[in-house]
Amino acid sequence: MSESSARSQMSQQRHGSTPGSASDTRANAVPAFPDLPEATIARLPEYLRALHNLGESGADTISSEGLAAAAGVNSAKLRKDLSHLGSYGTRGVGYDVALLIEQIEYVLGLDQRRAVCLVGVGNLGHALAGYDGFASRGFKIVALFDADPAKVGELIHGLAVRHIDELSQVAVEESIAIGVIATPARAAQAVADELVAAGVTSILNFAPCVLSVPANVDVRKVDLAIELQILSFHEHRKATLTALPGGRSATGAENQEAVGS
Ligand SMILES: NC(=O)c1ccc[n+]([C@@H]2O[C@H](COP(=O)([O-])OP(=O)(O)OC[C@H]3O[C@@H](n4cnc5c(N)ncnc54)[C@H](O)[C@@H]3O)[C@@H](O)[C@H]2O)c1
Repeated sequence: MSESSARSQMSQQRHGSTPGSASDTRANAVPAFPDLPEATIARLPEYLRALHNLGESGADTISSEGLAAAAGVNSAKLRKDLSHLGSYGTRGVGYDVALLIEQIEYVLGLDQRRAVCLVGVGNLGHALAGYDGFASRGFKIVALFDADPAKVGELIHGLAVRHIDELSQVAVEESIAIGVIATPARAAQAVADELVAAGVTSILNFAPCVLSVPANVDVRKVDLAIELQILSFHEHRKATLTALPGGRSATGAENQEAVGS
């Protein structure tokens, strides 16, 4: 698809003349890109961040190699990912930065601001509640909850902590789409159940445990300890390879693959 027809398709989708537009009801809405691979979805935010940086530095177009380097992935993988969006760039020119930002934001649903609540306002919750990066990327924390009566009423960046018992009422009032769990692991499943009962269908879980949720609920887990364990594996592997006769070490190509996979 050419850049101009991609632009026209996006315009049609936004103005409601194709399935998946804002005028569709939830029941008959068809996702714009139903077959997008999960690995591609996971890389789109990386491309978006790189594109915003390029746009801010004044670039109007970018080659696939340039964008791949800025996003830290390999360029063949990037071209394949973007082809799923119908974006192929223009030979000799590259990708239109502004258009590609618009396309990726559309696919990720970032053209709507999504209300987020945070449950568990301890050490981690305080840091997350104060993180400016959510708002600048289209997410607004609209409510903070905790079970500790001593924390209820505390003001964090202008938002008062509410008791967890208010969750179901506030979730409806604020149209909360995403719940962030930052409670101890022992409380996380009960909190997830309360979020689900309140109609929240996306959960970001920081607690180190596996959550059981209905099929229509998406859960993403963030665990820095797991990331450190993966890095520990690579350290172990490098040390083992270096100790082998001939002292082979990990190559740049292997490292690139690890980042872009
Ligand atoms: N994912 C990561 O990389 C990462 C990093 C640090 C901590 N953590 C995890 O994040 C969680 C929070 O860590 P922390 O250091 O902030 O702990 P913390 O003890 O300082 O804070 C936890 C908060 O949750 C509240 N809470 C407990 N039960 C609750 C419930 N049922 N409903 C609502 N609130 C409840 C507590 O009152 C407290 O304010 C832990 O599970 C920890 O293991 C994850």
